[in-house]
Amino acid sequence: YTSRRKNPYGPFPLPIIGNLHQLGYAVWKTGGIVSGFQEIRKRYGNVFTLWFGPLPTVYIADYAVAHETHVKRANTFSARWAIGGLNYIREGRGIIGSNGEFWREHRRFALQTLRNFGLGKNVMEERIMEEFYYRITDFQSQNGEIIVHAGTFFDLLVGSIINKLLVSERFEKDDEEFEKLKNNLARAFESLSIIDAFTPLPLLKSRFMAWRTKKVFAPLDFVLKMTEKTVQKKIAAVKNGDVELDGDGDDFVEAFLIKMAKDNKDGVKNSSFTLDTLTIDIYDLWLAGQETTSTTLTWACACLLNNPHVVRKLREELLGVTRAAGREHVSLTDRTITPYLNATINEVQRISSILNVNLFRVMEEDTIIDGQPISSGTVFTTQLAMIHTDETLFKDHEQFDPERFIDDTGLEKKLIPFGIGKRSCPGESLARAELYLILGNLALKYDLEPVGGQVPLIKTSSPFGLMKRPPNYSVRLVPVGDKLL
Ligand code: HEM
Repeated sequence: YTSRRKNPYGPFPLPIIGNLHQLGYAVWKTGGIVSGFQEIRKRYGNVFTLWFGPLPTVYIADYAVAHETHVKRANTFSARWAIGGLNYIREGRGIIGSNGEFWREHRRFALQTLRNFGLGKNVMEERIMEEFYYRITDFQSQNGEIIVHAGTFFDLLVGSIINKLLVSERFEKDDEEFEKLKNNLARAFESLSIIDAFTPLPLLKSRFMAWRTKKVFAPLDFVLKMTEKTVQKKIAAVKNGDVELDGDGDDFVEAFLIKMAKDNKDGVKNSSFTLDTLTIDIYDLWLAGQETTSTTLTWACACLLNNPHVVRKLREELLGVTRAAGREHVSLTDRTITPYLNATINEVQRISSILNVNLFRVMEEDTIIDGQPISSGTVFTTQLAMIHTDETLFKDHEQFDPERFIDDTGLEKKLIPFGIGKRSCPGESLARAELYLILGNLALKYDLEPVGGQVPLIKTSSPFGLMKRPPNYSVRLVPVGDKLL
């Protein structure tokens, strides 16, 4: 009773199980995690507490409250909560699960390095377009016509873009290691649940939990081993002189090795930039950057297949812009003059809201949220998917309607697929560049046709998972030809 008074209002918890029974019922009744949370919100308001056993967790389901807390009082709301599954492999390293000075240094370094890729001759755009054309040609030459399994196509495309930026390597279609990597990732994402996030690390690592951790974390261990192998290969290439380190470096690993050498030269004591932390940084960037972007693109393609009129409108806008510039492809420099493409990407990110449950943070001091107390040590998160399905902001939220962002230009601010505040996504610039160039150029150059005459519904295959997985489908890309370009 005393603890309940120190945190926002919520359903009455039972000893040992807390609110698991009420949450379980709401999720079962409504058919999904996000709709289950919405059910609880209807009764308890925009900020509510749910007890996971003895642990209170607070959910922010309103944009104005998220802004007031995460932006206006950013320092109070920026610590990551990572005592459970999130730190099973990381153990306080990397960017996603770390805190304090280590987190600040590694996040700043990642942001700076990604920003450098987008400056000057824009390595980011160059590599995205190079991979886009490579992948299209690759699928075309193998099949005669371009029929792609959407998930596989975007996995390979996004995987290769991020790998090129991290270690200057691309994945190939018949690459067995990539196949294994993807299968392991899919297994991990399918079996990872909110309970794993909340089980304390010592318990997760104990033999009592071996039956569970083997299933959930062995695939992630595999991903880590592959990351280690790739990083080692790159280091060997630097050592034997095949790769020369100069300037800011050609990829993330090179930039990191340059930073390590600089810290060493400057006599920095106990620098946090070591070969061990390099591997975990790469693991984090790969894990956070691959599945999220590929999943969003697979959703995007499903939205376009369901709405051919949007493709027509996009093409009209993009033809005008590229013709005026005398170019054959959409470029990042067009972003300010393509309102319809921008609106379409916004709507894709809104309707797909790929995280059913956002990453958790922890309060480091007692404070007030939306007039209610919240105590130090309480775990909380801003539920992005709840904000994106808030009827008061996004009317008819189940409809895919890019025009909503054209009719109301202020709406874009309330769309926060990359999170909000100091822990928001550092890969946002890269992800935005990928979505813009890939979707823009697909819509400009190809008609999208469903294979087998069936258009996939915008329905998730994992309403109870942490991630909202897209439908499984194939698509035919029909070139619109030179007459239009
Ligand atoms: C469409 C694609 C993406 C989406 C929707 C997305 C979304 C998010 C969200 C919601 C968070 C959590 C923010 C919070 O704590 O509130 C996050 C964190 C993070 N993302 Fe992304 N992300 C995407 C792509 C990427 C890419 C391409 C990278 C890297 C290259 C990346 C790296 C990270 C990292 C390292 C974090 C942890 C940040 C921290 O704790 O300080 N993400 N992302």
